[in-house]
Amino acid sequence: MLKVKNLTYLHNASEGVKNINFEVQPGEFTAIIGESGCGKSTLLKSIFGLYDLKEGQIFWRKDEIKGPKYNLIPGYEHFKYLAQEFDLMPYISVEENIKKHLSRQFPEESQQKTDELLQLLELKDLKDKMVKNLSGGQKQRVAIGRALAKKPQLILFDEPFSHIDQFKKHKLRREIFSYLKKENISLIVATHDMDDVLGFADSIMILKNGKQIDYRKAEAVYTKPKNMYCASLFGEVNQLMIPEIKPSSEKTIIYPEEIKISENATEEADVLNIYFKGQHYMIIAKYKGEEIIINSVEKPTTNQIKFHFDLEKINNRLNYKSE
Ligand SMILES: Nc1ncnc2c1ncn2[C@@H]1O[C@H](COP(=O)(O)OP(=O)(O)OP(=O)(O)O)[C@@H](O)[C@H]1O
Repeated sequence: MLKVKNLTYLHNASEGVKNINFEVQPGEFTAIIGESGCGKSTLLKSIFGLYDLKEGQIFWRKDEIKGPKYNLIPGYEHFKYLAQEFDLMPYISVEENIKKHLSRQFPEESQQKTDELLQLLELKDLKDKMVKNLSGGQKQRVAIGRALAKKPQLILFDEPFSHIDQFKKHKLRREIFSYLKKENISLIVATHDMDDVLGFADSIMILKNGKQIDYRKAEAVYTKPKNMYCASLFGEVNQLMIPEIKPSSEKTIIYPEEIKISENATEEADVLNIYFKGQHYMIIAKYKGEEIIINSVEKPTTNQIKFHFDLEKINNRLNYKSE
């Protein structure tokens, strides 16, 4: 189990990560999200042992993970860190890049593991190609293969699918994440892509300016976001005064799918823009002087729409209790 206690690492007077606390169980998947520059990569690198902490401690089981001051080769042996800039061996083949990290003493097992990873990452047809001649997305898949070759106990992924096209990404992501679960490998992933998070992450940590803003079970973080910053990380969101929900002047966070267009509704808004999003239309409308965002399966046919807030859905969400 990983235990991060009060971790603080600063690159300079203010930039870095401050007072981070969390735990990751074997096989658990934690996502670290937040705006660009909030400290996600710094946190991953600190956990891997690439930095000497200013304060705090990191433990994997009974081992304390220390920085470069204490280690000849920085990086903890049971972890794998997949950086944004994956460093592969450019002049050897895809297959050799993966196999290089496996034991030469057991060539049969090494070959079997390499074949398994080439299959998982859809790299079989590229196995003999020199890495320098691969595309960015192909290199990223080789880097994932290399990280998984010698089974780590914890893997730290920094934007693992950022170079991989949409066409391959969805299936690949499902397969890699189920492979990690099956092998009971813990995962911490830093990402901007909510498809890496929702549906896969057990827990989510939200960072802002290097500080831990939220850390709860994934469903709780989405269902009861702490503030607009947290909610906005999952997509477009509204913040509106709805007296039926909160009688005070306090605003409520409303997801666009919690507003329903209907002929018989009493609320009215003027349509400003409609965006076709495939499964639904995203409608930007003016309501009581403010812009609101509504997701609707039906495309509005008039410039003025009638709608209601789905109070039952919103109340259910706000009354959500995590286990
Ligand atoms: N080696 C460094 N020296 C000085 N400042 C740094 C260094 N690395 C990162 N920083 C700064 O620390 C802050 C956090 O950077 P970090 O790379 O951890 O953010 P991030 O959340 O991973 O960003 P992104 O999502 O854009 O990858 C940023 O303000 C960045 O400019």
